[in-house]
Amino acid sequence: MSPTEPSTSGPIIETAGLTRTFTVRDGVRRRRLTAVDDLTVTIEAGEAVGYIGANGAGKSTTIKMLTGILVPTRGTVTTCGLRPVRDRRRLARQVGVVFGQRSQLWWDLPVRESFRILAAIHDLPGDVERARTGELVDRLEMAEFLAIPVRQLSLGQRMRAEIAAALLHAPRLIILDEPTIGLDVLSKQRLREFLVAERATHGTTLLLTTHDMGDVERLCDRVLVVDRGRLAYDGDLPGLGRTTGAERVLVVDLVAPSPDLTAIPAARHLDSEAHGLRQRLAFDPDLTTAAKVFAAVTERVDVRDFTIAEPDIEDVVRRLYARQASG
Ligand SMILES: Nc1ncnc2c1ncn2[C@@H]1O[C@H](COP(=O)(O)OP(=O)(O)OP(=O)(O)O)[C@@H](O)[C@H]1O
Repeated sequence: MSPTEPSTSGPIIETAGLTRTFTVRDGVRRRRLTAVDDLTVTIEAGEAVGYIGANGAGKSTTIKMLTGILVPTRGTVTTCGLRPVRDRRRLARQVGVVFGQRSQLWWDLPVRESFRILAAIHDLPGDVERARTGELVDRLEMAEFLAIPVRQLSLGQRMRAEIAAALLHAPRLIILDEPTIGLDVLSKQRLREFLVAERATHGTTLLLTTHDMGDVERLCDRVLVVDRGRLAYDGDLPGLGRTTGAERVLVVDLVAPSPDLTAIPAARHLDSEAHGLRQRLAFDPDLTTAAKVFAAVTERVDVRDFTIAEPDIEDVVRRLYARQASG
């Protein structure tokens, strides 16, 4: 391998002391704002990592530095063995990015034309293009809207098309910014299933920012929490739950009104509505499971329907920040 070839072994992302500051106006005065502060992190090929934090915590700024859009103020960053700013074009061949409001699609063209143009930009040979487009159209269920101009797509359809566009060249690393935001439950589920399958088939590394705990839970085996630019947590999701004491909530709709379900083992009755027809029970996922709590409920009453409310990410992050502030 020549020294300029991107490395295919070793970590896929490696940062050391990565820092970015901005000068912002504060009335008439100017001050330095540290958006990303001394971030040192290594992500190995094949990992699926959730990058979470409150609004303004520094997630987008980090992604911009990882992909070469923004120059770091200090520290180093290597993505797919390349220096992102210097090697931005070569990096683009290895990374697929779906980022905020930025679209890779041509709004007035049918979806399939955008795919053709992108395949040409990536120099995909005809047979590779056909096979990959076919795979993505199939897995993302896009056949019925391939001929429609992008501007006429629904949000869910457009997100699928954006993801296909970013993945057409089968990148080693996919970076997704809020991939399921605004999608209905079914679209969310399909998109998550697709990402799981893509990773299983191609061994792709996944880095995603999200405010949706369900995304992290279903897609990620590692979570990084950033707080005011600093890395506040690096570990798995159950560990984050343990650290913050985040509870989950089982909501049950009963067939008939019932007294409060206060005696369910390892669960805490939160509240009841409509004479006990709907009840909410909180439980610690470290001490029990949703299935056990549900089974204990069905032993006592007839259940018509149920949902499990996941902890809100902002809540988890708030708890983590509060814990850090107190010691
Ligand atoms: N170009 C810029 N000039 C000045 N300040 C900036 C710039 N870009 C980001 N910032 C500031 O840096 C901080 C981190 O912003 P960033 O967009 O990285 O956060 P984020 O975690 O992605 O937030 P969100 O979840 O809202 O997208 C914020 O205080 C933001 O206002």
